[in-house]
Amino acid sequence: MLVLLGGNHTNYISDNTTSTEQRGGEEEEADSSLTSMEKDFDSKLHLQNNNNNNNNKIPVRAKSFAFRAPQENFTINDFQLGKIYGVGSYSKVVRAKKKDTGKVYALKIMDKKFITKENKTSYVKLERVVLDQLDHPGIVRLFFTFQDTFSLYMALESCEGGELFDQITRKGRLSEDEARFYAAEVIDALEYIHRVGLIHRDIKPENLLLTAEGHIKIADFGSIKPMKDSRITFLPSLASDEKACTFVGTAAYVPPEVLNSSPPTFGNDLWALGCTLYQMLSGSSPFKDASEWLIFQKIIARDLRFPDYFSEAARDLIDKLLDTDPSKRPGAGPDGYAALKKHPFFEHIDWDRLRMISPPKLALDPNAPEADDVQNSGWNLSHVGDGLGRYTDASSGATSSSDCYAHVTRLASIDSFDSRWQKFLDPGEAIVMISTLKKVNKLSSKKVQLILTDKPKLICIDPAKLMLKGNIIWSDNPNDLNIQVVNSSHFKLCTPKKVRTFEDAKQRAWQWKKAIEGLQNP
Ligand SMILES: Nc1ncnc2c1ncn2[C@@H]1O[C@H](COP(=O)(O)OP(=O)(O)OP(=O)(O)O)[C@@H](O)[C@H]1O
Repeated sequence: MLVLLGGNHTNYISDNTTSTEQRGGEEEEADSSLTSMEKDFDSKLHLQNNNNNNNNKIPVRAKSFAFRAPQENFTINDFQLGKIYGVGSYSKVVRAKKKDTGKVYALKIMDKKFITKENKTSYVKLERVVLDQLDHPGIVRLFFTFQDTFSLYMALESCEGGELFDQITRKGRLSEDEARFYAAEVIDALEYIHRVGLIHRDIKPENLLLTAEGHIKIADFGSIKPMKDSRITFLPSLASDEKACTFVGTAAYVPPEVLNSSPPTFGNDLWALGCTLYQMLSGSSPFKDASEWLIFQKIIARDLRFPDYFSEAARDLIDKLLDTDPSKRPGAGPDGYAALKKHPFFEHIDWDRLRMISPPKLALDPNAPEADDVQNSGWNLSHVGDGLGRYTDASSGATSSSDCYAHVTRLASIDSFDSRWQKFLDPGEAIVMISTLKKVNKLSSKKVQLILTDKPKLICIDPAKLMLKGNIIWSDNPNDLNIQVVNSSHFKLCTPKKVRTFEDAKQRAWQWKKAIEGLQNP
């Protein structure tokens, strides 16, 4: 997720250098943020008309309200933890089976101290409050929350089919029938989201999850923006939260009007839908380049090219969704979603029976650990929970240089907004490029975080354990450090003693080459 804003980072820097006692205070702040929010909600608002307020399942803004997903007194020991589904910028999501009921959830685990330090409290609260009120088969459901001294937990509907992004990567690209099905399910859920007065603001293949059968569920509601007449109930402090005014999203899917600081509209999500459909059909996003800045230039210039194999209908739909005027995008005009649904690309889609249609066959990951396989998931209980140790200590070893952090914010790719990596840097050292990659060995592959800094330094981190896995000895001499691009998603780092092969699902192999060679020949 991309968040471009000024002040918060400066605040963060001073947080980063606080004493242990002060940090204890922050923990309490995070601790109280959700608890007080829930208490606030419960005390200010009473359960009213909860059974009969939504015939068509659209929440009605009511004076009285209570959380549908309760805050439980569970502990992490009530769950059997399985594989890690993914790591977000401020959370880990793990498959968790409730021991007494056998029910499986995707448990989103957030470190309180980290959330406070990173100013992510508003994201967490927003996601909690919004997910609680949304009720649509195409949206990930929140069942309950709980917390302990160190962590906040959200028990989400488990999407065992993984991300749409992985389907695109594994299949190379999707057929028009496959893309049509997924796009239709996204549109169905997006129509609901817009009808209740929310803009998602981070629609992309990574946030479109799949059930075990292969149906779409939209996830990640930390960036949503409520419109004035939203039917979702917000706490006053949330509705006017400063985050609502910040620039959020992901570089490649950001519409031009957002780059021009126009206020958010539903059209923002329709642009991102157009980019996502393009990516499904071609294997990569329509606006790509070596840096975010260059991507933004392409978006502003609407530098859009279609591969020959796109059908006329697909080309026309994407072209219309990527209209520079957000109000002209189908779905944003006066006849609402009808314009989008009746586009020739969706000619044979039965919109009323979408969820009854058999989804495309999922391409499975041959290296994936078994769902309940804790051993090979990189997970262990010492990562979470009261008295069990911490999985994140963003403060330890973190640089104290405010210049450094500002520098990181400017230079690095989106991931480096995450200060977990700061502890691997020296004071004043800045990240130039960072990606979650697969390090491919002969018989297996392992997820690593590859970080290139301006020192220059190239290191591999285990992103689950937050441990240094390797330091690739830097040399300006290409005979001693050489990067060979195999294709857009694979590259080799060659040193005299070792050749390491990496797979970048986001196809940034050429970007890695450019970044490394740029530092070898400044
Ligand atoms: N309900 C779920 N079921 C299965 N996997 C999930 C679920 N929710 C999230 N995930 C996986 O966990 C990963 C991390 O999710 P999370 O919501 O913490 O962050 P994110 O949306 O990826 O990142 P960010 O917070 O940086 O936007 C996701 O990319 C996704 O692959």
